[in-house]
Amino acid sequence: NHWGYGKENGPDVWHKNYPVALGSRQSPIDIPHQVSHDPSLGPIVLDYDHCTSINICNNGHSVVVNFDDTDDRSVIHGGPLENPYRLSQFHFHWGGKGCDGSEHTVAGNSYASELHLVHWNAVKYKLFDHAAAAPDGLAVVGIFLETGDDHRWLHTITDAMYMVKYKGSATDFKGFNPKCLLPSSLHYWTYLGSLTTPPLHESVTWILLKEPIAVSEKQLGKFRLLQFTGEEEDQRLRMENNFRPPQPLKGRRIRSSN
Ligand SMILES: NS(=O)(=O)c1ccco1
Ligand SMILES: [Zn+2]
Repeated sequence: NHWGYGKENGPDVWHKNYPVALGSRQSPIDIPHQVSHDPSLGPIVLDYDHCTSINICNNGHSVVVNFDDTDDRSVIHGGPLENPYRLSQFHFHWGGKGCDGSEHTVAGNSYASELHLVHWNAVKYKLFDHAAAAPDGLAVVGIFLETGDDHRWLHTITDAMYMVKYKGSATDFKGFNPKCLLPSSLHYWTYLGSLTTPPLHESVTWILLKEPIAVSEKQLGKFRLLQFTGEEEDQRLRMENNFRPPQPLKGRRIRSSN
C-alpha cells in the first residue's frame, strides 16, 4: 500500500519501505530557541522575475504548482548556497480544521501551514531526479503560514483548487510568480536535511524564513476541499494533516542569518 498520512501508511511506518527515514539528516526538525548566528551567512537572493509557472496539480499528497526549469530563468542563490538552484515547484503542507499543520516547528510551536519552494542544483546535476538523490542537490525555502487576515494573492491558488480536487488532476496555471507569497523579511535559519516525503532523500539544504505570512482560516479551508483520493475511488479522503512531524536533530548545526 502506497505511502500516505494515514494510520496504516503514515510517517511512523515510512521507514519500512524507506529505511533512510531513520537516517542522520532527516527533515523536518524543531528549531530551538537559541540558534547560532553566523555572520558569514549572506542574504538569500530569489531571482524569480522571469519565472514561468505551468500548471497546478493534485499529486495525492499535496497541491503543487510546477515551473519551467529547462533553463536558469528562476533561481535562488546566495546564503548558504555555493551554486544557483533552479525553481522547480512549490507546494504546501497543512493541518485539519483549527489544527496546525506545519512540518518544521519553532521552539516546539507549529504553524497552521508550511509552503515549500523546491529548487535543484542544475550546475552540478543534469536532471532533477539526479539532484534529488545528491547531498547538495536540492534547496527548499520554507515559509510558515499563520492564520489571520486574508492573504491578498493566495486566492489565485485557492480559487484554482476546485479544478484539482482529486488525486491525479491538473490544470493550466500560468503567470503566477511566487514572490507574492514571500514575507517582508528574508531572515532565515538554515540546516542540512532531507525531503519530508518519501523517498526522504538526504539531499536538501533547508532555508526557513523566520517571518510567517498571514492567510485566513477561510483560505486554508479551501485547501481541505482537496482529496487524497482519485475521482474513481470509493473512499473520499479529505486532504489534510499532510505533514511529517519533527525528526531527531542528531547533532546537526542550525545556523541563523542576521
Ligand atoms: N516536502 S519537500 O519539500 O521536502 C519535498 C519535495 C519533493 C518531495 O518532498
Ligand atoms: Zn514539502
